[in-house]
Formats: sequence, C-alpha cells, structure tokens
Amino acid sequence: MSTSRNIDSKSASRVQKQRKQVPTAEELLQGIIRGDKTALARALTLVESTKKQHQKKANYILDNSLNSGKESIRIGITGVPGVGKSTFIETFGKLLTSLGKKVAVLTIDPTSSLSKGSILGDKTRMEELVRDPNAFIRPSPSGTSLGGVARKTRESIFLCEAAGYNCILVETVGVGQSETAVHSMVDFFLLLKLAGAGDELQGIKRGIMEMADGIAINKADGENLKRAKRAQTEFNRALHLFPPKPSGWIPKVLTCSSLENTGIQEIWEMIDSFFTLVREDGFLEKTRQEQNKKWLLNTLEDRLLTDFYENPGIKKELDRLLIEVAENKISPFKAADQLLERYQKKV
Ligand SMILES: Nc1nc2c(ncn2[C@@H]2O[C@H](COP(=O)(O)OP(=O)(O)OP(=O)(O)O)[C@@H](O)[C@H]2O)c(=O)[nH]1
Repeated sequence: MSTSRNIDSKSASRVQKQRKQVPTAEELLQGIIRGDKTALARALTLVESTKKQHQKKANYILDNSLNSGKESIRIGITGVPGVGKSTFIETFGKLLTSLGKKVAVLTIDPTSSLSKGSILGDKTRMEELVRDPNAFIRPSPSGTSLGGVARKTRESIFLCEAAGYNCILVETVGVGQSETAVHSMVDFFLLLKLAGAGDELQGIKRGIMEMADGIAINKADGENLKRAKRAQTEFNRALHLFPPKPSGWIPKVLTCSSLENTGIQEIWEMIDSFFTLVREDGFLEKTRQEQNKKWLLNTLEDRLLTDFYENPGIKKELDRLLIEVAENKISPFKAADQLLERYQKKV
C-alpha cells in the first residue's frame, strides 16, 4: 500500500516538475524580447500548432510583441528544387552575419509532409549557418493548405523581428503559388536560376520572373561559367520586356557560385542598393503599410473562421444542416443564413 502511495507521489511530483518546465506565454514573450532563440523556437511551435490552447498562448505573444518591423529587411528567395537554395542561403547568410546582421531563415513549403519537414530540419541543410549564434533557421511548418502555411509564416516573420532578427530570408521550395504568397510578404524577391536549362525545364512561369527584383544565376563555376554569363545577358534582355516596377527599382541579373562563394557579395550589394532606393523614395514604408493592412485583414478572417467553426452550438447545427442540404431539405444559402444568425446571437 505504502509503496504504491510512494510511486503515486513520485509520479505526481514528476508531472508537477514537467508542468513547471512549460514556460508561460509571458515567459516566452520576455524571452523573445531578450532575443532568446529557445523562447523564439517555442513560440513558433505554438504559432504552428492547431490546438486552441496553443493558439491562445501564441496570440498573447503576438499581441504583446512590440515590433515595428521598420529596421528589418525581408527577402524572398525562390527557385526550383536543386537550384541550390540552401547552399546559397548558407553562403549568403554567413556573409550577412559577418556584416553584423541577425539572420532568420524561414521556409514555405505547403507540400512538405511531416517527414520532409524533418529532413529540412535535420540540420544537414545550412550546416554552418545553423551553428552561427546570429542566425536562426526554421524549417517549413507542415500544413495542408498554402493559406495556413502562409499565415504561420507571416506570424513567424513578426516574432523573428520582435526577437531582434533584422534580415529575414523567406525561402520557398514549392514551385507555383507559394511564390506569390512569399512575394506578398517580403520587400525584395530574389529568383535563383540555373544556366543552360530552358524556362520550361526550370518550371519558372513568366509571372514569377515578373515578380523578381533580382535574378541570380547560380552554379556559375567551372564549365558552367561561360553558359551562366550568356544566360545573364539573355535574362537581362527578357527583364526589359516587363513593365517598370512601382518602386522605381530596375531588376538586375547577376551570376554567382554558392559553392565557391563568388558573386555573393555583389548580390548583397544589389539588395542593399534596392533598400537604399526604397527607403529614400518612401516605397518601403508604403509596402509595409500595405502589408500591415493585409495582415490585419487576413488575421481577422482567420480568427473569425476559427471562432465560428469551434463554437460548439455551430458545430452541432452545421452537422445537422449539412445532412439537410444534402437531402435537399433546405437550400445551402438558407442554411448559411441560419448558421450566421445563430453565430451572431452566440447561442
Ligand atoms: N557547382 C555548384 N553546385 C552547387 C552550387 N550550389 C549548390 N550546388 C549543388 O547543387 C545541389 C543542390 O543544392 P541545394 O542547395 O540542396 O539545392 P536546393 O535548391 O536547396 O534544393 P532542394 O533542397 O531540393 O530545394 C547540391 O549538390 C549542391 O552542392 C554552386 O554554386 N555550384
């Protein structure tokens, strides 16, 4: 009898200890403000979670993080698989930290399953950058919808900036719609390309070229060097066919080798001169204002939807109405009206 009581009290104290180890939202918030990477990583896990309790904690941290975002620069990096995105980010990121910047790398990959996510997170990618005290790397949150992943990435950008990261690199692995999502949340959009492969081969649509503020032809080394230089001329010509950018910036095409670390400094200089221009002509401020407005609307939509679907009364009524709609007993529109009425009354 007494032995079992002993075990009980032991396991109770273990549970208590574990509970104590889970930091509160306020503790995480304070950690983020101090620039603590562990607190930031934990907060991002809460942001990525779909559990209501976690979301509540995440919202507390987000709502109380002071972040004007003014000091930071947000760079989107895209390119087809194999173009060398992680090698590029490793080399480029190290250059940025050597210049005294704090770099956060986030990835958007709506197609990533849990297993791929863990491959991205297994630290074999960007091995050196991951060990840099001034860099923070976060693999793509797994998610089924691009919208969900994009929202989480926006919130992650916000928290990374609150933690003092002033260079946010958003990498997108997907080919297609994810580029548009990334483009809408960054200031500068860099497209990585390979020399020699046709556009079709590289899966790059015209629209993506049009979004680019800069194109870097990667793997410009060895036998590839000549071809890369030729491609640079071709892409430069192609870029001139697009209408001018509202920022006044003229997109540039450069070549680089992420492996040999050549041309990387020039890419930074190009990006730096972009930021000098858009800071001076007020375009960056306008972009941020627009981004903030958009983020407010998106967050509202998202929180409203969650609140609606998680309302227990609505859940029951929705289940019933779904059957009635299927049996043609009520029109979908009338059913929607009924649900909204019920939601407004909060019954
Ligand atoms: N020669 C050469 N090879 C490179 C260069 N950059 C990357 N590579 C090689 O290209 C391959 C793909 O590089 P990654 O950095 O993994 O490419 P990625 O675009 O991130 O690929 P995914 O992870 O599939 O999206 C690796 O074998 C790299 O070593 C470069 O500048 N020159």
